[in-house]
Amino acid sequence: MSGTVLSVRGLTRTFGEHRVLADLDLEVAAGSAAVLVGPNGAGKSTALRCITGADQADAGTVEVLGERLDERSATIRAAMAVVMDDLDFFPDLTVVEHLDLFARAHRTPDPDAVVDDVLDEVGLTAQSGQLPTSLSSGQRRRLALAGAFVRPRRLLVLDEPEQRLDSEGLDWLVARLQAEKRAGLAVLLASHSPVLVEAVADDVVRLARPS
Ligand SMILES: Nc1ncnc2c1ncn2[C@@H]1O[C@H](COP(=O)(O)OP(=O)(O)OP(=O)(O)O)[C@@H](O)[C@H]1O
Repeated sequence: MSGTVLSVRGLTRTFGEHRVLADLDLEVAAGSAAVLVGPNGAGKSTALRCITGADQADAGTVEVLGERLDERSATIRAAMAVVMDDLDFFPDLTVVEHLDLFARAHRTPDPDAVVDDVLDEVGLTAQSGQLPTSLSSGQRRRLALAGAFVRPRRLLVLDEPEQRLDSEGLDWLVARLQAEKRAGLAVLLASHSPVLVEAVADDVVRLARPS
């Protein structure tokens, strides 16, 4: 596929006797989105963890921008913005300090302006001085997602990004992901939201619960 950003071939992951992923293939091109769907336990998060290097597949290959996955690769770390389910925040950094840290660590041009814009977009401007523990669960989700949008990226990987968002938050997420595609990003999601899948997926990858 021309413009391929992510290429996954034959990804297989077994836990004990359970083969959770069997020969998963997928490709995501610049400007398009693939969405993993399937019931609880089908292996969506496992697939995303293997694709982002947080877990090691038993077999298969993952290439990002033509380079074999290696979390030490500066090119891959610069390209891949990942938000998984676990929301780890530094307990003593405020909302704005978290975003500032991500933006500066990833060398975002004009980080102050980008952080202000993203805070406004996710509706956390009024909470910018709060610590993560004092946020609501939906606000923490918004902060986690904001972390991906304050840094340069070519591939966005999000695990059930709709979790805990209210309906206005879901509308924002749909619009944001459509804008990401228009900007030429490749997007890979796992999702249980029919609205999100319908609005953003170019390719729907169905995983079945292992028998
Ligand atoms: N480290 C692990 N050790 C053993 N089993 C695991 C491990 N990680 C995942 N599994 C199992 O793999 C299966 C797939 O889990 P996974 O979290 O990938 O599902 P999912 O499709 O993301 O589900 P959900 O929709 O509930 O988020 C489950 O049966 C889970 O118990």
